[in-house]
Amino acid sequence: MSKPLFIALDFDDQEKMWLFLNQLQPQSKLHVKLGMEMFYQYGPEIVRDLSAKGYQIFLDLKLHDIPNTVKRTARQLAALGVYCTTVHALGGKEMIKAAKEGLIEGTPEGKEVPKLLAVTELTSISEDVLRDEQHCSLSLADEVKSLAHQAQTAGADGIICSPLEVKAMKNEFSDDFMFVTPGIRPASYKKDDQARVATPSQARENGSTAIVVGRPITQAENPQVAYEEILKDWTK
Ligand SMILES: O=C(O)c1cc(=O)[nH]c(=O)n1[C@@H]1O[C@H](COP(=O)(O)O)[C@@H](O)[C@H]1O
Repeated sequence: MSKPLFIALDFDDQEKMWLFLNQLQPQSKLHVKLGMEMFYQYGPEIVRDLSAKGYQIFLDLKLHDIPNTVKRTARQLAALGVYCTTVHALGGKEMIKAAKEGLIEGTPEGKEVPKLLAVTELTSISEDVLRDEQHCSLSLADEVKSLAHQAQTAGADGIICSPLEVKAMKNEFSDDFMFVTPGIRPASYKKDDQARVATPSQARENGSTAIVVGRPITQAENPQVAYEEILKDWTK
């Protein structure tokens, strides 16, 4: 899959989600990210419905629990046939390894195992919060890099981080290790609750494998225009 743009479907009801999707006219297969807000309300059925309509799905449930629980949960998620899914890297190497095992075990024969992405430091976390609330003595860039290495060692296929951290660490990882980056904001768009943001073209220049974009598209006055502009900036 070449450089995807995942649209974060952060809606509070499924009617709104379908209305949004049905008004978009993508030139190729649309990549979407389904998160906790929709999954906790509609469950696996909404994943199956999106899948049946041909959307490429990033199921973002950010698992973070003891290894046994995460492995058993990952087994269930693997049966849904999504392209990728997430755990929190802070859950530790054993937990990430367990998630990977669960995904492999739960994938139906002949189907592709979902990619496992480890969320490093959320893009809403600033350098100050990392220091004052998480009491982490590393800089944000070093903490993200450290978590990325742990995730890779544990068998993750990639990480989630801000585009700002990718450039400095990319050459330490194999070419197929994925750097999936939310915190994407067109230059003129507000940051909202995001702390570490970059434009789509900055993400591309820094080496992101994929970007995740929510509100700048879903809340836009004209989502199709916003989608096209962001896609152009990302892929040009
Ligand atoms: O795992 C994620 O997708 C994620 C990780 C992270 O560090 N930051 C982050 O914003 N996200 C998700 O990416 C999306 C960003 O949405 P917008 O801020 O509206 O573009 C949301 O669905 C978040 O849940």
